Amino acid sequence: MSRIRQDEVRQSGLVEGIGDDAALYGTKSDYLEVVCTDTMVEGVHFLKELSSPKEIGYKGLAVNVSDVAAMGGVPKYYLVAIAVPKTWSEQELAELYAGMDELAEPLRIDLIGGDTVSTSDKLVLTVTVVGEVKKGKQRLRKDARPGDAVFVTGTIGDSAAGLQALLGNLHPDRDAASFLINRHKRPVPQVKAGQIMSSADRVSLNDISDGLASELNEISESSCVKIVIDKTRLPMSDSMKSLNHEDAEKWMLFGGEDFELTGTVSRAVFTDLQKRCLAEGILLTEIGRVEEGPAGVFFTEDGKQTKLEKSGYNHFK
Ligand SMILES: Nc1ncnc2c1ncn2[C@@H]1O[C@H](COP(=O)(O)OP(=O)(O)O)[C@@H](O)[C@H]1O
Ligand SMILES: Cc1ncc(C[n+]2csc(CCOP(=O)(O)OP(=O)(O)O)c2C)c(N)n1
Ligand SMILES: [Mg+2]
Ligand SMILES: [Mg+2]
Ligand SMILES: [Mg+2]
Repeated sequence: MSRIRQDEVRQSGLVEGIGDDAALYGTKSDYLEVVCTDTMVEGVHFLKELSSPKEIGYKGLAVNVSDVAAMGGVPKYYLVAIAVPKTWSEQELAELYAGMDELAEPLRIDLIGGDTVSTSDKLVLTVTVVGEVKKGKQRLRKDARPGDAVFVTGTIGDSAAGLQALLGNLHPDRDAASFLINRHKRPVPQVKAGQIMSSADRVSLNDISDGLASELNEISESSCVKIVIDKTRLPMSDSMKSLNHEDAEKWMLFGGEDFELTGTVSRAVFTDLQKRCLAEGILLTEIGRVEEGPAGVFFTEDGKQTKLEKSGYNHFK
């Protein structure tokens, strides 16, 4: 435990961190607590041969911080429950925690607890993140309204292409390979963009873990609105463009693990949010519009609308 314990306290609200039966922290009355948990499983979310312990740790925390960002929240604390195969060395485990701290340190997030058990087979890493959002500023999937612009941050599809490069199914040039694989292994959770979205009166928001099509369908269903996107406007990275690959569109729509944010906001506010994102070096692209229901996501092609199915990553297929 002494190896895992941070040597500094980052959050002033922390009362007891690692060391007792449970952690204690104080809360502010004008804020809501944001809590989420996501698990990464060896063989499902990563392969031990292709990712270092540091990369596995980093991503395990990043995917959770991404969910807090997608609520408009700021992450503050995290807990780590880990089942470690006997083949893992203590050094590798320490590196996994160092990977998490690479993200936690600059974001000033404190590790406040967790659980460690051994397992005979695959590594399972469950991270829980606690954050806060000012009351009324939470960003929900159910807040899309007809007339809204649909947006996405950054570029999409890179992670899926990076995974294919990692698996040896794709052979980009060296620069593109390193960019795409990095996007897969080290997604940057969009906390700053989430904060900018949180400053507006109303924004619907979701992070992209299962794929843009899946996340937009969630917004559409939660808000009971129709979403129509323009596939030609989907933001593509230069590396993805350089591949000129026939699967690029599939990766952008259904690949997942982009950990960018997608959502909707009134047209009147979109341009201001876009400017504020740009000032922070964040690309914000309008990719479609919201219309009156029934729910469903569509794209226009050759003048007609086609349904964009919810297909994306599915753990049970
Ligand atoms: N096994 C579970 N038990 C309880 N709630 C769950 C379980 N799995 C998922 N959820 C909840 O279902 C919702 C959607 O989960 P998920 O699709 O994993 O979200 P995300 O893609 O944002 O990580 C969340 O509110 C999550 O907390
Ligand atoms: C070895 C390997 N195969 C496939 C994938 C792709 N993949 C695994 S899980 C996933 C979807 C996101 O994971 P999930 O647990 O559904 O995240 P959540 O929606 O809960 O945030 C994707 C695209 C991968 N990352 N690694
Ligand atoms: Mg989840
Ligand atoms: Mg999410
Ligand atoms: Mg998630």
